[in-house]
Amino acid sequence: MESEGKTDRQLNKDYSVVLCKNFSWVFPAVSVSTGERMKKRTPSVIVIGAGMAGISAARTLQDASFQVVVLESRDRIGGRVHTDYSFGFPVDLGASWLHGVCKENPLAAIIGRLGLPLYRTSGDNSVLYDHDLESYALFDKAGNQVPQELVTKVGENFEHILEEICKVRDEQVEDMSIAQAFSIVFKRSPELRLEGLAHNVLQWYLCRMEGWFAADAETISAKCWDQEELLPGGHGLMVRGYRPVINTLSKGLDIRLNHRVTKIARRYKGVKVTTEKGDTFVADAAVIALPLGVLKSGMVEFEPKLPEWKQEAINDLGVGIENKIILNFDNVFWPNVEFLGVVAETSYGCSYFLNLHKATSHPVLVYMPAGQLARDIEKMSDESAANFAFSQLQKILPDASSPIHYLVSRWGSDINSLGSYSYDIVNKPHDLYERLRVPLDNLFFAGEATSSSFPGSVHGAYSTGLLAAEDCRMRVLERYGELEHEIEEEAPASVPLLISRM
Ligand SMILES: Cc1cc2nc3c(=O)[nH]c(=O)nc-3n(C[C@H](O)[C@H](O)[C@H](O)COP(=O)(O)OP(=O)(O)OC[C@H]3O[C@@H](n4cnc5c(N)ncnc54)[C@H](O)[C@@H]3O)c2cc1C
Repeated sequence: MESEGKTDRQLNKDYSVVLCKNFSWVFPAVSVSTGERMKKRTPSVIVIGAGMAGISAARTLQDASFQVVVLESRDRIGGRVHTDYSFGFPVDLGASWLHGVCKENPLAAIIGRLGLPLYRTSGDNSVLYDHDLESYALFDKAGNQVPQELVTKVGENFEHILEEICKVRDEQVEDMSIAQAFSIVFKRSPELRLEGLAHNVLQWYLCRMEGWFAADAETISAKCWDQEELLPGGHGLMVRGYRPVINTLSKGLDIRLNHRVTKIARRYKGVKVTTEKGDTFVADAAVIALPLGVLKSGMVEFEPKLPEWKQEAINDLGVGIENKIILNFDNVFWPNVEFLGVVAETSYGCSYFLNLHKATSHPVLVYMPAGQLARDIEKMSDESAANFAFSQLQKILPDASSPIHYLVSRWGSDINSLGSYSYDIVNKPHDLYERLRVPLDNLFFAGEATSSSFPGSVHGAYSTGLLAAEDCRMRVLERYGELEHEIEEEAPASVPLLISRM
């Protein structure tokens, strides 16, 4: 391995010297012969990105006796897991649900061990609904509540349309968007097309589907939309936020905040990583746990360039946008349901609010725009965005009192994420996620977009971190000889997941 023009031998000789002047980190040398040194020295890894995937990879490798340093561009860890405490209680601006509340969920053991309560919003394992139907209250733009029987009936109609979409796509070789598939189904079965208020409710269902993928129906692949694997157990909200999970996993790791990586150079036996400020880090291998949006942007240079098949996977996977506008009120003045929604003529005009009061007892509503609407809202100032969300609420409840505080996320324009999570776009194969995960020599890829089973999820990101760490451990061992310690397996937690529902 070389660094700053030095060979391994030179590096070991003047180890104390190379720690100065921009050369921030290197594996420690030991005073034994070269042959023995290659066997006994501690393998080193640079993990890029301190989101769930990076932290899980770093944790695993450090526990396996690797020397690990994590480089993170932000001034905080967690990435798209971001619990804010400025209201005096935890609120998640990024992920907030555990999808698949069951012991098979790789995060269950940690959540259970920490005794973190979950509030189950749906017992159903649906890809589309993380809420049970009875927990919705929908309103039209004049503030009239939509009768619950109509909500249920249109929900059944929507399911029927989705079944027909599956038939249509199986007949066609070419892929199409969900929006196109809807049109074909309506032509074939005009009775599924609805009118008036029922049509608006149907648009609201479509709006929820778009929220799941953080993208508009015009871009979502009809062939791949349901390829995600579902874990059993339904969907549970992290009542105290996701942050404790990240904190626990990151304990004792060497994480360098404010270290934005700009270049990753792959060498015969090692990796050299350069940051925006010009610091250089050298190690045996690197785990790249950057968001797909960042890889797409080209802000990180690879030397040599990524092979075409890898670059294609980056280009051809979609990154959607979903945001959260969190409104904190003095008191609760809204109906005691988990979800409030406004129905409209188009899915773009529909909106929905998560009622956090149900799960946390705090007077908070979370407005969640996705796709084009989220993109448009990101162009507004925080104040205008909060006013926009409040104006949607006033359509339902004209006498609503103004929020006392608000928080606005901007995942689509943040250069540390450039999007909320990945999804399958039209005409691209689902195996792109796997392609993105395939290692290149001593570069290992992790992150939600490298998980074909659970893309766009925290547990998906966590699993890819574990996979990348294991690949890395095996590959580095092959090249550099035996490790000093074996990985210790952790006993599975016997603590049950705590669920409540009010
Ligand atoms: C609004 C929203 C709601 C969501 N809701 C849920 C949910 O309820 N349940 C669920 O399971 N999932 C949800 N998700 C998805 C989930 O948050 C992500 O899938 C997961 O957190 C991604 O983890 P990651 O480690 O792959 O990426 P990230 O968390 O994005 O981590 C990547 C890290 O890399 C850092 N980075 C970026 N550029 C650089 C650079 N150049 N150099 C160094 N570091 C860099 C970033 O700052 C970040 O810390 C949601 C996401 C969003 C945005």
